[in-house]
Amino acid sequence: MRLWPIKFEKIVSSGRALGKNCGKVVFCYGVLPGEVAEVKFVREKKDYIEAELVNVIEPSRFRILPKESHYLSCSPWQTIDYKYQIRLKADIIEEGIFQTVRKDIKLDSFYKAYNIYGYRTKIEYRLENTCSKLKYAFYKRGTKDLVLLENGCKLVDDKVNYIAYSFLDYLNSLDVGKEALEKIVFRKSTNGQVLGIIYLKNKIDIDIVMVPEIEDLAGLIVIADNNKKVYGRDFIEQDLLGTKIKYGYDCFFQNNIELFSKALEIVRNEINNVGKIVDLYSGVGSIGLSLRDSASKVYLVESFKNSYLYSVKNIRSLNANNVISIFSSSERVSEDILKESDVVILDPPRDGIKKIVLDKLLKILPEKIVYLSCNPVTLGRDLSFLLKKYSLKKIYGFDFFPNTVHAEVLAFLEK
Ligand SMILES: C[S@@+](CC[C@H](N)C(=O)[O-])C[C@H]1O[C@@H](n2cnc3c(N)ncnc32)[C@H](O)[C@@H]1O
Repeated sequence: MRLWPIKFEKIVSSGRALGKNCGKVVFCYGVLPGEVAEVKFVREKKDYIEAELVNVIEPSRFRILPKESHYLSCSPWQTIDYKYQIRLKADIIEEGIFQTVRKDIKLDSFYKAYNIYGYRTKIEYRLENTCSKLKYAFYKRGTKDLVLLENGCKLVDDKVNYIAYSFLDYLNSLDVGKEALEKIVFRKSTNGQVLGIIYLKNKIDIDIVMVPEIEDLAGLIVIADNNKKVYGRDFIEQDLLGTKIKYGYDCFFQNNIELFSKALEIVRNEINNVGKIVDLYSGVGSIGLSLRDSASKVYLVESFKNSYLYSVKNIRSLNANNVISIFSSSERVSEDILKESDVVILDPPRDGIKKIVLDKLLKILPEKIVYLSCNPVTLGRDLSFLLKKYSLKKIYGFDFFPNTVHAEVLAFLEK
C-alpha cells in the first residue's frame, strides 16, 4: 500500500479537506486546513481522489485531541478547536452561497452552540455481535463497515447512553442476535423523556412483552416491515419557547433544541402582527405554531403523513384556532393557499426548494420570505432565483451541529 504526503488547503462543504496530488484534487476526512498529512488513496475518480488519513505529518495549531476513537463516524471535527470550527463554518456558509449567487454575502451573526457535546435529540445505533454479545456500532464514514462503540456516543447526553446500554443489556438477556436487528434509534426531549425505536430486519419476532424497567424510557416501538408494536408511548413532547409540541417517533424534529429556540426567537421578533403566514415544509408545526400569536391566520403544509397528523394534534391541544394544517407537498399546494400571504416560511430538507415552488413564490410574491436552511449550497441556488424579486435583509448562521461540518442558515427576504 502506497502512502502519499499531501498538503491540504481548505475544508469544503462536504466536510472533507481538499489537497492536490500532481494537480489532481484529493479529498480526505480528518485533516485540517494547512496540514500536511500522509494519506492512503481509497477511490480514484475521473476528477478527484478519495483518500483516508493515515498520519498527520505537520499538524495545524488548531488541532486538538478527539474525545472519542470513533469520531470520524459521528463528528469528524472533534479534532478542531471550537473557536476555529466557528470560523471555518462561517466561511463554508458564505462560500456555499457564493457558488451560485456570485455575490459576496456576509453573515450578520453566527450563533455558536451552547453545548458542543450532548446536544443531539436523536441517535441511531447499528448492532454487531462480538463474543456472542450484541454491541452498538456506527458505520465507518463512507462505507458499510462497522466501528464498535464501547460507551455509546458523546453527541447525546449521558442519560440517553445510560438508557441505550440498559436496553442493550435487556436485549442481550433475551439472547437476540444481530441477524434480527437493523438498527436502534433513541430520541429524547429536553425534559429527559426517551423513546427507543427498534427496527427489525424481518417480521416482529422478538418476544418483548413489556417495556423494560428503565427510568425515563417513556416508550419502545418495535418496527418490522409495515408492522409496528408500541410499548408505552410512541411520541415525544418538547417545549419550544413555551409552546408544547408533540411529535411521533418517526417525524422530523430539530436536533439542537437550544439553538433552534434561539432561531425561533429571532423569527418571532422579525414577524409581528401580520395577516397570513404560510409555513411550507412545516413538519409537526414547530415554526408555524410558535408564530400563531403573530398572525391572524397560519397555514402549515407538510407531506409526511405522521408529521401532518401530529401537526393536527398540536393545533388541537394548543387550541390554535387560527392555524390550519394541510397534508400536501409544497409543490402541489394550491395557489389559493399561498396567495395574499404576508410571510412564507421555508424550511426544506437538504435538497432545498423545487423550481416549481420557487416559480410559484415569484409569481405570488409574498411580502416576506423566511428561509431556514441546513445546506448553504442549495440555499445559495434557491436564493439566486429569489433574489430576482427580493432583497436579503438579514442572514444568520447557527451551529446546530458542533464538531461536524453542518450548519444552519436563517435568511430574511423582503420584496
Ligand atoms: C427540515 S424539516 C423542517 C420541519 C419543521 N419546519 C421543523 O422545524 O421541525 C423538513 C420537513 O419538510 C417535509 N417535506 C419534505 N419534502 C416536502 C415537500 N416536498 N413538501 C412538503 N413537505 C416536505 C419533511 O417531511 C420535514 O417534515
